[in-house]
Amino acid sequence: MSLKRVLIVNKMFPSSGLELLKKELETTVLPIMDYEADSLATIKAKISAGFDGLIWNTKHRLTGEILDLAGSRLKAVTTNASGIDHIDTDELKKRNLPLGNTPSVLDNAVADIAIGLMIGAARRFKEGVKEIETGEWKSGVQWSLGQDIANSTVGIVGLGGIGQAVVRRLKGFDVAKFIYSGRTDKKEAKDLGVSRVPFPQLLKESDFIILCCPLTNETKHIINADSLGIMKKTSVLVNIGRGGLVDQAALYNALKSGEIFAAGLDVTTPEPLNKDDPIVSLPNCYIIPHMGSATVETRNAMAKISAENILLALKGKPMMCPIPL
Ligand SMILES: O=CC(=O)O
Repeated sequence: MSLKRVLIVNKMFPSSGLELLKKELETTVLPIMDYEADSLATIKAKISAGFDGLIWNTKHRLTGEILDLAGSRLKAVTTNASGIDHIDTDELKKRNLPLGNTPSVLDNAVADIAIGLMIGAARRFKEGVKEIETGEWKSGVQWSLGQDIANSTVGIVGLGGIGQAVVRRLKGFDVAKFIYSGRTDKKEAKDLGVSRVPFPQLLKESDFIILCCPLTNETKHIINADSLGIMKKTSVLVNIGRGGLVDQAALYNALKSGEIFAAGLDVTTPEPLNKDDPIVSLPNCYIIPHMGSATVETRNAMAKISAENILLALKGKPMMCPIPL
């Protein structure tokens, strides 16, 4: 009997997951990266060859058109990511296709990056590094004064696994008060010492705002001209969720005019961000290229879950990390 077939979209899929898949399935790794101009066309051309499982390890949107190209042989789909905002879940549901993702195992790595961005933005790393690189170190002047984390109020937007890991890390930083906003009360909040407040209150009171929520219709542009207008002039915004949580043009204006102090971004719109994008030129916007989960251990753990999601679903069992559709 011939083996079932799985298509892995992205040539960098870690071998930890690939080896698991190879034990039971015929694997095809598409040799593409998202930033290559013809990557989407390559996916569309290849997917119609007939696969039982699909590991969608790309930021391209998984649409009804692509699922049609995949045809009725396809029985299981997983992202190799925690976020599912690039998946047209209605189209999967219509076709009765199960979807999995790789949550939780990346919480610590992403939370580390949030802390890095907080410090980097609040303490003006970008300007400092530039001085070194250009040989213009202005020793002794006061240009570099930043904002303290000690005695601050930290507002977490979305107290899920990542938001909780951020709070746990900040416990050693002498933060005065932790608050969070979100759709529901989180049972972990009490033990962590975080109080739930309405979003406008979080905007008004926080010295640091950390966006840790998924991108949905409700959270799109949750940070916009109005919300930036409520924030403190000294506040620092950190985004480790998705670029679409922020109206980037409004953020540019707020940073340029000094309406807020600084921002640290792991995620932007679009990705990759063009080096000529106006926001890149701002000294108070510290941007890194979506590296939240980028550690060896974390990416290996994610790939193993992706592999298990597909292996289980192709045996008719529930995925290790299923998304209810
Ligand atoms: O951004 C990373 C992820 O969603 O896994």
